[in-house]
Amino acid sequence: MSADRRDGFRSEIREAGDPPEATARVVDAAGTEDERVVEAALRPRRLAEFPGQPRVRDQLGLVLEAARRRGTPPDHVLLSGPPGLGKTTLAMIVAAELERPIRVTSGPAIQHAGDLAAVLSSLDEGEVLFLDEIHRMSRSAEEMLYLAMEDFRVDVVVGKGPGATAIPLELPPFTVVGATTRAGLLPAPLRDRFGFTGHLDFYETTDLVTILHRSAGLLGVDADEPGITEVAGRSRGTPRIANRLLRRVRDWAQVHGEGHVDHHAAREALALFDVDDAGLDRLDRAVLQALCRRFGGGPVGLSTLAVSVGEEADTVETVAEPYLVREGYMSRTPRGRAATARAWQHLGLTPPVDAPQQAALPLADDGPGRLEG
Ligand SMILES: Nc1ncnc2c1ncn2[C@@H]1O[C@H](COP(=O)(O)OP(=O)(O)OP(=O)(O)O)[C@@H](O)[C@H]1O
Repeated sequence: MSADRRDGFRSEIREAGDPPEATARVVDAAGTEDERVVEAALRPRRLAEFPGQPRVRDQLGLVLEAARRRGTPPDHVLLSGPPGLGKTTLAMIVAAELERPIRVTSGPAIQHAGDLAAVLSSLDEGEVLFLDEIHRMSRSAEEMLYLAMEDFRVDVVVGKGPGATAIPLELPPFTVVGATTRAGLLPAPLRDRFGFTGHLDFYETTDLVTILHRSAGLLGVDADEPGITEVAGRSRGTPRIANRLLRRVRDWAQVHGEGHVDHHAAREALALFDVDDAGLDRLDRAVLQALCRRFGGGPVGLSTLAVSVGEEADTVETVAEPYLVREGYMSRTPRGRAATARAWQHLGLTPPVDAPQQAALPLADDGPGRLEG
């Protein structure tokens, strides 16, 4: 994620000359460095403790149990889906269920085939290799990985130019768990090496309630059902956001009360952090406001829309748009972005009688695509 997305947004519709505003976004589904420790403490350790994603959980449970009974490593596992839904957590669970160690690395850390060869050649039998952001590995490393996944072998190239020789190196059987937010970006030969693919979807509010009760217990937060439910309903179907909002509500409750997270504390704290009833923040609302108020509901080009909210087109497209489209506030049409009836309703505005009805196009893959500039 770019520093721009992680560090700050100027997320209100502003008039020219207004000073830029830099605040971290509390509903950003991407994790931050600071959150790593608390996130690690909140991860469920075993499949039976993992709420939500029933299909993936049951399928993965079957694959792991069968491998355990056979006494062989399971097929390689690919986990795809938006950030913050539990891919890393599930990778850790795979290793825990197999009672094997896990080695953690990521696509951006493996820029050369040699980096991957070093990791692969040090794996023990049955070890789990977690490759986060696997779609960001270099092409040469990807090619080495195909071979390693299929034949448990790597060819280590020694020397350069015409004198270079490939020395085959046998590897003990191991299991790759790959995670990606953009499964569509993986080349087919790599995708095909995964015997099991699980796609994680946004969580139901009831599952987030379960997750939040568990997190509150682990964090020692005294929270009641209405408080938890309020937080869950504004968490955009994402456990990472739910856990973060819970921590902010806890902060509010500690400063303004006895530390009890109830409905009132949740509403006050989330209002302070600009998260509305639907989980939309200022950037989301600014985009909808611009679409409805300035462009009569659209369609309008992405760049024009972005300029009107004082943001980069990329920020609008990758940060605000996926959730707004998924939740039916906005549609992507061949002629640009358009507000839906739900957007007008959410803003408490009446659409013009001649507002064009735009058919929504699905997002390509599980991430944003670009239809126009
Ligand atoms: N099903 C779940 N139950 C409880 N907590 C969960 C669940 N899924 C995710 N979480 C929590 O949400 C946080 C983020 O999860 P995780 O790091 O596994 O997401 P991710 O999909 O790997 O994200 P990214 O794509 O950014 O790497 C962690 O604190 C984790 O404990």
